[in-house]
Amino acid sequence: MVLAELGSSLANALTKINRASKIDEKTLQILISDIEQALLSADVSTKLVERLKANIREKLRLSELPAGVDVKRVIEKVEITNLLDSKRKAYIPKRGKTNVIMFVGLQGSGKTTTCTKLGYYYRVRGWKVGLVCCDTFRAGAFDQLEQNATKARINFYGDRNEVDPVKIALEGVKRFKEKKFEIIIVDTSGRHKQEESLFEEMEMISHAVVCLVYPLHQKKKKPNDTILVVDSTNGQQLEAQAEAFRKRVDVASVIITKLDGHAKGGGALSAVAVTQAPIIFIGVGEHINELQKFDTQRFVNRILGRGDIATIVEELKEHKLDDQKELMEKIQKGIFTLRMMRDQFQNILKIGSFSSIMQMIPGLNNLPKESEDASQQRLQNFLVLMDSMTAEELDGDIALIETSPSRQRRICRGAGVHVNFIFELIMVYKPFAGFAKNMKNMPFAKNGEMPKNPTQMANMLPDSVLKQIGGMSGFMNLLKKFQNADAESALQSMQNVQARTKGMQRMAKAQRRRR
Ligand SMILES: Nc1nc2c(ncn2[C@@H]2O[C@H](COP(=O)(O)OP(=O)(O)OP(=O)(O)O)[C@@H](O)[C@H]2O)c(=O)[nH]1
Repeated sequence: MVLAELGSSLANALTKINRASKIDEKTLQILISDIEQALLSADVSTKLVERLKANIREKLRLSELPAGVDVKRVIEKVEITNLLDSKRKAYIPKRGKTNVIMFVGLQGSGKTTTCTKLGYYYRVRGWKVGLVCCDTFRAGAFDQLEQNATKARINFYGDRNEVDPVKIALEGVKRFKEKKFEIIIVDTSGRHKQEESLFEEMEMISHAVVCLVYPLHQKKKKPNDTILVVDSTNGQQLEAQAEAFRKRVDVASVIITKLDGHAKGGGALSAVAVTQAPIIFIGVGEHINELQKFDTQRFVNRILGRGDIATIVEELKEHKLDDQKELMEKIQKGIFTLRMMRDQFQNILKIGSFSSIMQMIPGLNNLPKESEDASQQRLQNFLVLMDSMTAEELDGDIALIETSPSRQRRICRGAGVHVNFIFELIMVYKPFAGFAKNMKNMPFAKNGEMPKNPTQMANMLPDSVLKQIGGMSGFMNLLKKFQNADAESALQSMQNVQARTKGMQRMAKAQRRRR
């Protein structure tokens, strides 16, 4: 995601403060112009950048600043978070009630795809979801939504022969409401540009839906949530588009799509600032599960390279992957089979794409795009390979495959991949299996937690990793920081270790070259 690049430019600008021995007018000026540069090159609108600069100046009047104020924190916490934060709270659907969510946006912004993604998001969390296709403008919209809905196992309503979107909205919402559906998503038409007829149609659908949802005496004039879908690749134009929608419908939330591509993303942020509506999700791919919940503070952490462990933990919980008792019990007995590895890889893909998980892990979120894609592809190749194995191979000793070229050929033929992949898979599998073997005989707490004895934990790490951490004393230090919940400082130590290792590698390379 290119927003990550914006994050690293901002983070670079901010680290200059760390290096500066004292913050004076000159340092502050350099910092502000670095931030301005980073934002403008990410397509954030000039108006917004000017506002941000003025705010920083206002908050950081150096002559009036009390001693001990952390300038970096002020900029990070207040200004960068403010850039993304809206004054309005996101709508939270209510269980057991009818929640009507209407989608609006320009043609091709990703509305239809996102309707299904959002429906799927709620369905897998146990909500009763219905999709209504009111897009009578684009010929293929009905089929697209119907196919997507079928794939996602979501109920769908549309009428191929009806040309009036308002009638479809009325009928669809009425039917789903009668059947006590909790989330009713209404997809509306998009146009090439903001046209009067599009806005009139949107308003009419909105009113029609409202008549059904609310009793007559209530004077509500809008669906529960009206989501504006904006395509991050539209850059600077997004601000004007968002403004046009805001004037005509009550945009209550925003979803930014296609943040997985080469979009600079800053334009989308500017659009959000115009609507003053919160970003609730971001689209990070074409697949149904490639929709991520958006939380401003976590996102700021992520773009500034600090990772977002909280989201991973939440995702694990939501997919009920946090309680893997059976897996832990087997590992404690020293068992780790290819089937277990396959299940874990599938779990990774359940949470999202490999790259989206990487984005959330501190230290790994600035990996170059190519290596993320390559890792995702590798993971998928491994899954196909394991899918073409027999139960005996999945549950038995790896030697069964390792010592049999005919098995290796059969598996790779079945998976349609080059035979080299099976060796790669074995190489990936062996350290996991070795790790499980080391875990055997470890005294565990009753609930299957990690060993309590730090020496035993350190012994489970490969020598090279332990060395990088700074040996046993470095490991103890790190552990202490984690125990004190000082994750940020622990992370800093790990990053220092990484930097030191890189430095040592560079020196060794230079020495080799000199020799
Ligand atoms: N890479 C990527 N592609 C996306 C994302 N969201 C949607 N798309 C793609 O964007 C294209 C347009 O998406 P649609 O959902 O058809 O757009 P729409 O806004 O409904 O278009 P209209 O129905 O014509 O108004 C499709 O090829 C989608 O697969 C995303 O988050 N990432």
